[in-house]
Amino acid sequence: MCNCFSVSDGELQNVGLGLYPSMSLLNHDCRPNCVMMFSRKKLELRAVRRIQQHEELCISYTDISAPRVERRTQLMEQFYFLCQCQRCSDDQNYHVGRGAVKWTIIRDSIPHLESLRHEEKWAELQQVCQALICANSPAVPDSNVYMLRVLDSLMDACISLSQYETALKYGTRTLNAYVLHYPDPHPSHAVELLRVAKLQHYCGDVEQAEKTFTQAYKVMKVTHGTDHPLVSEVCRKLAECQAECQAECQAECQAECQAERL
Ligand SMILES: C[S@@+](CC[C@H](N)C(=O)[O-])C[C@H]1O[C@@H](n2cnc3c(N)ncnc32)[C@H](O)[C@@H]1O
Repeated sequence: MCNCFSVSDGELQNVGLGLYPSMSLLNHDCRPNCVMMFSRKKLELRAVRRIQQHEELCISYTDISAPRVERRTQLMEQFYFLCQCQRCSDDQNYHVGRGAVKWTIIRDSIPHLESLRHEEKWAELQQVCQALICANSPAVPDSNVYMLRVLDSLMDACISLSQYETALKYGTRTLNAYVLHYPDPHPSHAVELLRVAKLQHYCGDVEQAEKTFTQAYKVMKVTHGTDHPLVSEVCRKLAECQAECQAECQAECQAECQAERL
């Protein structure tokens, strides 16, 4: 690592760090303190946690939810280095958990799921995912990273097949796992919360949708920034939910008053 960026002007917290002269000079870390995000036509570097003066700014070149062996293999193959970041040194096996025999079956089926998704064979993807979940859950927990990928693929398939209630059932199961695999604010977590919140709203659970949109907003204002179009969408949906909840509340009050008068 010859070049690196660091913060030279005090601590930064949850701010857009702006456009660096050359973002391609940023090094990798499996628990990065920054993310890169397109906001309209601008590529922004955003801090995802407090950064101390002179601390190096890092992004992740790989999917941080992947287990260490996968991350390291990809980094070696694509960027020719063995990652020795703090996280790689003290990684726990929480990505996969126990029940190795079971989860390896799921892991080995991921490339097939990805090709079905790529070819938009939604009915087949749904069938394969449901069979995998039926055969392996709860022995393999939802927090297992491969189970999480199956749940996500199944949610995609159900949405594409317009089966929104079923999509919500599986989407809800992913949320705790996202918190585990993305301990800092992360764009993937933000988008997952938004997807689940939209499903909750569509399926009529307005109160829960309001909570999930709020969670999405909290993550997204860090990862995307308040000027980002997706954040405007979350704010719009949140306002819709709040108005619907208020209207529902008023209707209930009116009904109660009427009942008392009778
Ligand atoms: C996009 S460049 C990053 C900037 C590079 N450090 C430089 O000085 O030009 C990617 C290369 O930086 C090196 N690199 C980035 N992160 C690293 C890390 N965590 N450990 C070791 N080498 C790393 C690898 O050689 C990788 O192929």
